[in-house]
Amino acid sequence: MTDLRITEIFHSLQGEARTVGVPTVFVRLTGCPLRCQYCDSEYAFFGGEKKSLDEIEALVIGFRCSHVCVTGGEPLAQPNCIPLLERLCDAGLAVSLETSGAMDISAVDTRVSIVLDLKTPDSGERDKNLLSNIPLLAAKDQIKFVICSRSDYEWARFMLDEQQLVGRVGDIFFSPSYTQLAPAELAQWILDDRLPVRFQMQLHKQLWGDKAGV
Ligand SMILES: C[S@@+](CC[C@H](N)C(=O)[O-])C[C@H]1O[C@@H](n2cnc3c(N)ncnc32)[C@H](O)[C@@H]1O
Ligand SMILES: Nc1nc2[nH]cc(C(=O)O)c2c(=O)[nH]1
Ligand code: SF4
Ligand SMILES: [Mg+2]
Repeated sequence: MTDLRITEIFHSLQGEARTVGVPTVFVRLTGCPLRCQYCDSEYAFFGGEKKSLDEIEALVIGFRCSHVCVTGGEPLAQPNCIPLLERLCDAGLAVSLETSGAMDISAVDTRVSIVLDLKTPDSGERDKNLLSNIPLLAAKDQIKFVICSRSDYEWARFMLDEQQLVGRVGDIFFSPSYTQLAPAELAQWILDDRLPVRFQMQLHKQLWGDKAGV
């Protein structure tokens, strides 16, 4: 009943968002209703193994690590993601959730730091953004834009203003789509425009390349 379909559980350095560099356990849930053209986790679209909440909690705790990141696939596409997040918080862990923002976040435990990825036009999935999620975000949460091109950058800059994102969440990240946009170009645009955002590159790919389990 309280099973989830899991692609992988592994221990690594957090490669994205606020706690980058911090040792973290990753729980990658299987399945995603989106198909972002750049997705680096397509291996999580299908397959996986069913595990109970008890099993997942025991595996996570076994790593003896204070931080856990629930990701996917799209974790919120499995309804049992909600009790899983609550369990991990109750276990005293610092919990973050990577989500596309295409699913309603209102039932997510308030102790979780939500990393909401607002899908850009070049992702191919902009129409899936559920903008009703934005007013539900708070200082504990984070917003990410994965930028593929100059036009994506201009769209993200427009969204900062239109959706009044600055001040709504603790951190806003602009991250280049891996191999699709030269990181230094994005860095320069942010500097030129004096944007109040954090530039970020995926640390784990710099360390270990583009592969599963890291
Ligand atoms: C694999 S997704 C899983 C969580 C959720 N489905 C989402 O999209 O946020 C985790 C994060 O990796 C980012 N990502 C995936 N492929 C990427 C790439 N090629 N370059 C940069 N970020 C990427 C996604 O945009 C998302 O922010
Ligand atoms: N090291 C590492 N950090 C990450 N942060 C978010 C990830 C994700 O795939 O959601 C991720 C990942 O796949 N690996
Ligand atoms: S929403 Fe996340 S997991 Fe799904 S295709 Fe996009 S990047 Fe990949
Ligand atoms: Mg990843």
